[in-house]
Amino acid sequence: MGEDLILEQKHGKARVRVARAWRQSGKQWIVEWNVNIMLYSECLAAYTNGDNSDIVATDSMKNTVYAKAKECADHVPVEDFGILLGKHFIATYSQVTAVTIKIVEKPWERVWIDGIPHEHGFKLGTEKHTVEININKGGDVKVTSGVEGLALLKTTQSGFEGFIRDKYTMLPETKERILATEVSAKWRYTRKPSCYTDAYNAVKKTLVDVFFGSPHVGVYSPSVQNTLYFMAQAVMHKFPVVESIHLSMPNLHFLPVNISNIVKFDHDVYMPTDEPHGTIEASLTRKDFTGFSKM
Ligand SMILES: O=c1[nH]c(=O)c2[nH]c(=O)[nH]c2[nH]1
Repeated sequence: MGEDLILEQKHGKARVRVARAWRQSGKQWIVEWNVNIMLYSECLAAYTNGDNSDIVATDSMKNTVYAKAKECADHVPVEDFGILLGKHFIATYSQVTAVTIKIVEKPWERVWIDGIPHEHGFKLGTEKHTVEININKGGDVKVTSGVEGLALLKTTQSGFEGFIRDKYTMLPETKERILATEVSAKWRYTRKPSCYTDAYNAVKKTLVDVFFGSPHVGVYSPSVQNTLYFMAQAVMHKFPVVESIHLSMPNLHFLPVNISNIVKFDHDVYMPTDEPHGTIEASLTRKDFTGFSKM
């Protein structure tokens, strides 16, 4: 380039919203996706010389999302759609060396009326299913699924004791508190599970089950850190198809309310607050972690 500078670049289209419905007699489905595409491609001349001849227009990327959604004849898991889309860009454009596709699925859930699943009725749920697909020129695919906004709370079986005490420490030790969080999790697959949607639901169920423990007894949490670790460990033990998991669990505080002569706290009245909140994150990865696989 005639200059002692290294240029690194990527371009893509963000927030492409698409909904895809599938209709069969007796049952209909819908998904709504927010798609982010990022292409790593050999198009340096566009930056240095204003030569666009190697550019895939981001408008074409957007249209590709709709075209590929149309091509999906059957109800398709969001992971498979991301792989399909990513592989298209790698296969179609020689300039493209790697692709990252990120998709957030809106939680439309089938409604049940009087115990019967509705054929064409859906309501919006809470937590969102996310995916990130990375594909390189050799066709290696990395699939990372996740859940965002999984809000969990338990009214007991949580405490926090034994932490460092110094001149800045005011927090009392406790064996009894409310534990509330909004789990964000991402886990990477070593290979394709038999069904991505089933795997997503099973991992999510494991996270929830370990957070709460059994319905009558529960399980004691000595810290968010310990609970997070057991949640991640359970996923790694139960799902050999998962090669790493990352969990982020803010500690959303329920502060005891004590107002002299008016309210004496007896594990009953709290001030809920998420500002500020604790941020606790960790990941678990298998030692023989490889990164990419053919999917
Ligand atoms: O579970 C917790 N982990 C912490 O690190 C922490 N810090 C804090 O003030 N409260 C808590 N609770």
